[in-house]
Amino acid sequence: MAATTEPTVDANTAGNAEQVAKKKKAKKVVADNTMYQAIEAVMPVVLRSSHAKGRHAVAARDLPAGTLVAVEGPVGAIVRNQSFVSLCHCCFGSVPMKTQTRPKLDKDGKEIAGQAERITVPVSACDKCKMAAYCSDKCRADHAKEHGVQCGALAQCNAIASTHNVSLEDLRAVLALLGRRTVEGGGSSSDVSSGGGGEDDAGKPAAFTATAADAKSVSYRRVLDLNPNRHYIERNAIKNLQAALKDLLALVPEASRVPLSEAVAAACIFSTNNHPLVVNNHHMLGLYPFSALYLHHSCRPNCVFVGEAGGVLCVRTMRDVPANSELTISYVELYQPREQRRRELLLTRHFWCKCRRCSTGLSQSVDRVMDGIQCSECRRGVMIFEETKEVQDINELMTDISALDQEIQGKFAQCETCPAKIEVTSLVDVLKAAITSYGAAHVTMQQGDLRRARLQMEKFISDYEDKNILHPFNSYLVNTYISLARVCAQLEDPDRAIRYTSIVVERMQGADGEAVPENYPRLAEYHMSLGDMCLKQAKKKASNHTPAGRSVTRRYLKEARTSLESAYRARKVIYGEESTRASEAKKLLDSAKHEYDEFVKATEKKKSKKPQPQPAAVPAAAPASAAPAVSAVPAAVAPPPTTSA
Ligand SMILES: C[S@@+](CC[C@H](N)C(=O)[O-])C[C@H]1O[C@@H](n2cnc3c(N)ncnc32)[C@H](O)[C@@H]1O
Repeated sequence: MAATTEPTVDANTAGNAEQVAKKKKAKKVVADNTMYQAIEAVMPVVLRSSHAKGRHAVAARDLPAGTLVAVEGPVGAIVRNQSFVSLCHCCFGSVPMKTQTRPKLDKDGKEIAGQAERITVPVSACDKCKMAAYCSDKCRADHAKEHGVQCGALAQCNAIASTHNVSLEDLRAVLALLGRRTVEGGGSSSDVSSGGGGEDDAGKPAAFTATAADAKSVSYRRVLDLNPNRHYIERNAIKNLQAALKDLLALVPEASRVPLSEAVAAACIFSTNNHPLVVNNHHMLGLYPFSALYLHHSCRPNCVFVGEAGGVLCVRTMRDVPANSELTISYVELYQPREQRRRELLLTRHFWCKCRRCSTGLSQSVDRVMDGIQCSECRRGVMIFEETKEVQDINELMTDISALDQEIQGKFAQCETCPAKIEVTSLVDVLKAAITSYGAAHVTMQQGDLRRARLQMEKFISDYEDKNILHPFNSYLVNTYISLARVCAQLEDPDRAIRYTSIVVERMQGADGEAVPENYPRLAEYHMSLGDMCLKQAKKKASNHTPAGRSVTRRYLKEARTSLESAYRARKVIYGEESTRASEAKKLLDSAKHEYDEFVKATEKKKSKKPQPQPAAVPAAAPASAAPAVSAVPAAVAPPPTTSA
């Protein structure tokens, strides 16, 4: 179904009798909302269900940006691989570490007599598997029953995942769901396959949690309501999953096992519907049934979700949302070309995106510039190739990539501003060459050769941006600036890091907010780091009392203030006014304001002591050698494209 931000029309308000009759008939088969109706009492949302969209949620009234529309605990959640020992497997809080002395081991894992080593370990962990980490012994005890289901299998997950070529996290997710089902008193598998984990809450509406405290009250039975989108999962992947889960179930206590088909369904449901959260800078994945069922994906979303303590999912509006508009979130990074977003959604979420942004003709959408190649004749417009074919069968996509190449043979792309045409295959060749050199620079960066990576990236920009080959908003260029900023910061060249970050911010904000929303989390982070870097540089440069030095300091302070104002505004909307992230931004902003006021005062004091200088004696801008202009954009940058809403 398509997800749009249009107001939803209620079935009963429609026109003639025939239509009403049709809709009444249709009502028999659309899913009802009774299970989740409780949310309407605590959140400003109305639940709807229609043929076109299935279950979805709309704004109950006009909602200003930053309004909380859902707070939900996970029915099953896992700590992600990279945070495995940093996040508590019970409460998803941070795990304090302690140091311990243990006998030193040789390369075969045998103790070396008389030798010891000091290691850092979580304050509490399962005594048996030694894998599950906890923030306290209390959490370990609270999790004992749930973990008991997983304990024997957890250590084998890695081996099973690599033997059968499946995702380790998918296996751990199934274990977590089985743990939850067992704790809830999950009965025999026939109870489960008829719709739920335990008999105690059969038919009871899903508890909707309005606070983090009772977030854990969502039942396992809600998991099986979710769409596995199995038809979009490659056949081989399903076969591998079946083999892996068969091995895994054999390691689970018998009373907690479910039939293989249910375990496969649970794995598909988890990978299709999970929400990745970052809690205290650590990563987890959770299954949040209400949000997974009611909040569709849109590449121009009006809501954003974030993780809070306890693995609680909070969804807030990220812009003003009129009453009756559908509430949507994004499951993918938005500053990507349309095809890339769609393929990512297909591979990870198992659906072909039909949101309004993806369904709008390319020439009318900001997406035309996301992987835009400039016209080689007029150098003003990008080349447009409108055709995008919906991928109907993921199996075909995986087995016959060459079919895509064949489809573009003999087809032409047209310049958006002049009559020039070019064969799509030539366009693809340009893009492939760009991707190759982009990839090479990034491999160098990953290998840690930062100086060479910087040279390669700067060459990429001079080859593809300065020569007007790629559109300035092309995501490969913007991603290169992002990496360049990071590399320059690591090479302790803050002036350049600032310059590149300000280009990133400028490009992401370009296109009138059509590429990413104003209060987009990643954009907020670039604003924050730009503000932080500018403030630090301004403080460093403050000792330079030459006119040029003062001009640079002033400019950095101004940029710090503007960037931090944006970061603060966005963080309040995304994380809530009272959040630590919002107060962090506010603190830095106050400090930038203070520095700026002090700077202005000191400058004025100086001026009043001296006779007024002739205006011509003060250079208008710092020479490039002293420091780059903070918001300077390379000369070759074309004017931002005009966008259609
Ligand atoms: C939010 S649930 C929808 C549940 C559905 N409303 C129901 O009543 O069963 C998420 C699923 O909706 C579909 N979906 C969400 N956003 C979509 C989009 N932008 N384009 C196409 N399908 C989408 C996908 O199948 C996805 O797995």
